[in-house]
Amino acid sequence: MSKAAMIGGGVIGGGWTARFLLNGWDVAVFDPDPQAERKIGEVLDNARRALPALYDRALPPEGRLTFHADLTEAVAGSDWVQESVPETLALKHGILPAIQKAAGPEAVIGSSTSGFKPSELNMPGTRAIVAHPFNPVYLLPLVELVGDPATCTRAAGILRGIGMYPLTVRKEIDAHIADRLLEAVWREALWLVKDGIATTEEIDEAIRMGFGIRWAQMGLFETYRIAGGEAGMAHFMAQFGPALSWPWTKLMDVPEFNNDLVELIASQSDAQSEHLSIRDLERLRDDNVVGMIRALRRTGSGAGSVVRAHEESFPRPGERNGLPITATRQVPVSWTDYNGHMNEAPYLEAASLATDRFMQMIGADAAYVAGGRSYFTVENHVRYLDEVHAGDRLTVTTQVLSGQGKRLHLFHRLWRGDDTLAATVETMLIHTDLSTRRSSEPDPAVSERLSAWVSSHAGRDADGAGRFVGQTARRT
Ligand SMILES: NC(=O)C1=CN([C@@H]2O[C@H](COP(=O)(O)OP(=O)(O)OC[C@H]3O[C@@H](n4cnc5c(N)ncnc54)[C@H](O)[C@@H]3O)[C@@H](O)[C@H]2O)C=CC1
Ligand SMILES: C[N+](C)(C)CC(=O)CC(=O)[O-]
Repeated sequence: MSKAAMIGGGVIGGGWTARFLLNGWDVAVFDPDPQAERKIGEVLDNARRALPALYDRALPPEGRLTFHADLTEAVAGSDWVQESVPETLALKHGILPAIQKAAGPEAVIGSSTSGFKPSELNMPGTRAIVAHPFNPVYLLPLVELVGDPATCTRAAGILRGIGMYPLTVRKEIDAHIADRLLEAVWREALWLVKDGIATTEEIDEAIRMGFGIRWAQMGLFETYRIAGGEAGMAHFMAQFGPALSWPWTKLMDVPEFNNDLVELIASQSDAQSEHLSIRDLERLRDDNVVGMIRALRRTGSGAGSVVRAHEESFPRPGERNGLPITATRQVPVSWTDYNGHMNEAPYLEAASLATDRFMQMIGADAAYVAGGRSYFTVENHVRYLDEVHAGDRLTVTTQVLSGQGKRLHLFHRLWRGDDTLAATVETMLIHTDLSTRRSSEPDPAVSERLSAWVSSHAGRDADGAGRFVGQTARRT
């Protein structure tokens, strides 16, 4: 079991804790704040609700979370130590030598710093790299890595293993890459409010109703390429380049950061969002981010491609009661309904994931489909046997009832947790030629694999199979 130590468990340390823990790492936290355990507990509640919803397969079992009053004890035996104390160089200089002393020689020591360079952070003898994440750390994949190349390479491998996207910055600069961009926008926004041009709410609308949506899927340059029309990027540059020297922006000019400015921004922000607590806002943000990343999964764009690649790396589960496990899933809140339990359609979605997996197992995979052959589902019968709730782990097993010729008859069992049969889904599929859209015989290699499953499941009980709607219910 891998272990991570979190030094500082505030907004960012709490997010890192959730990211590692929910990916199966043990996490030890050191934070002198007496409220740290409560705060991290609340962040974890939100993370447990959000992160599994990105995946079509269950994440590994959670690691063990411990809190320590002593930094050395928290760091001991860790493979990764993440410093996330407030953004004050003196504070970081006080902490990093202590981490260095307690950490093993192989441990990656990362700093969450938003702006300091490794050459500023490190004291003689310390070897931290910058590992700068984005809030919420448990959902957003980006981590900017800056520092010793060999350590950054090792760190990148670990981060990919917990579903993140390491971006190694070629050269250390103040504020890395993304915070440079963010700060430019923030500085302009502060000017617009200070000058009475726009309120905080109007600025947020200007972002979220327009370019904010574009940026999640194509970033800046690809978006502008399209904006150049058929003439492309060169035309875009020629058209809008001259504006850069017009007085559109005040980029290098910083509004005086005094109490008046803070009060102006804070009061407008309160008027905009005070009706929701921070945790409510976090949940709203998380639900939206999950929805967007899931949309990006479909096209393999941006953060969606990271989630897909991470999911592909999960080990395949084995068997249950002698049947192959074809799907595992943690039930997301979006699968539940007004009755407070899983709605009817997701039972079928889970079964459909199992069918897709079984197709792969017999060789009717993406390449087979690209070659013009596939199976079409022609009938499903779902029996809802027990309630399932958000956060429950579902495990689906698949039994082949028959599989001769064009017809394939499957029986999925959906298990809640370890031992409750929550549903069965009986599925009939017909092998199809995708060019004629008519039934056809499967390839011999697929038929052969299928026959092996038919033989191995022959004679097994399938209580509930063949049941029709309205038949007197009987528990299996
Ligand atoms: N908040 C944000 O949006 C982002 C912040 N960061 C960076 O992450 C770091 C932490 O920032 P936040 O989490 O926002 O701050 P925060 O104020 O929410 O949390 C800092 C935590 O450090 C703890 N702490 C203070 N002194 C400590 C010590 N000596 N030992 C252990 N813990 C100590 C505090 O009790 C607090 O819980 C900063 O370097 C910041 O630049 C990076 C990305 C985004
Ligand atoms: C405002 N900030 C500089 C702390 C922001 C970051 O560092 C990254 C983020 O999550 O926006």
